[in-house]
Amino acid sequence: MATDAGRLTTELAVRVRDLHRSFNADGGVLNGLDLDIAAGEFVALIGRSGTGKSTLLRALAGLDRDVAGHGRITVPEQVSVVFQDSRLLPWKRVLDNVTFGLRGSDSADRGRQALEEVGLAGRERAWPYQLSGGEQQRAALARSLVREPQLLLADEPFGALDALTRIRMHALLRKLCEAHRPAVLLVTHDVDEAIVLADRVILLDAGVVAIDVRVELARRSRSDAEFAKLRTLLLDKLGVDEEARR
Ligand SMILES: Nc1ncnc2c1ncn2[C@@H]1O[C@H](COP(=O)(O)OP(=O)(O)OP(=O)(O)O)[C@@H](O)[C@H]1O
Repeated sequence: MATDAGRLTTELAVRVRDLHRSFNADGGVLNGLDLDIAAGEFVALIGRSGTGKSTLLRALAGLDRDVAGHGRITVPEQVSVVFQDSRLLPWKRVLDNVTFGLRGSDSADRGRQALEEVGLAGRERAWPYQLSGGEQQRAALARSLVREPQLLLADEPFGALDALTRIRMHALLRKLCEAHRPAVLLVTHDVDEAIVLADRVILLDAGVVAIDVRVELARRSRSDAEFAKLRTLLLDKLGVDEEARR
């Protein structure tokens, strides 16, 4: 974090202090977690299954009412969430899904523009079932970004997509983030996806941040030596053995 004579110069989008969360008496899922995300910063969150990634995301999204009193969480006013499934309303057309709950006489125009940005121009009147999985996630991104969130929370948004569609979605998400500059917290199981997309990768273990690395790669290419180094560091910590790394 940039500091100037001890003064915080970077505006924060997320500030979490000493966050605890448990679901039973066996022990905590989150155990005193601290996390800062700067405005406009793209953070990928990885960790073994069951380490509390979704629990943290739900807490930040305000979806976990019981987390109150278990730590301090500060998030911006405008927060959008995307999940692995698009959660489009099946009885509403694509444009109406994107503008659902928006106020203002220009909401349809804003919705159309968002659909154009995600490559769905011309599909405004389609029903969700008429879209492919990738297109549904594009619509979900449009629905999130039309609200101009200061924070975008994404829980495995590309987890159900095929490899080629994922690569296209990576390019799209980076483009959208460069245009709109929300802070992003992206939960992913895919270490390569984390390195390709994020400014910073955080690895959660035992309910706290175990690794917090900045991604400083000029080219985000898998053939880059720095890419390989970072990948090895993260896979080692995740306990993925050599054989499984191809
Ligand atoms: N509402 C709940 N009630 C009871 N236990 C829960 C609840 N939500 C999460 N848990 C438990 O908390 C732990 C962490 O779950 P969480 O979904 O946050 O993990 P995760 O890191 O996102 O896992 P995955 O990578 O598999 O999605 C798990 O053991 C899970 O069973």
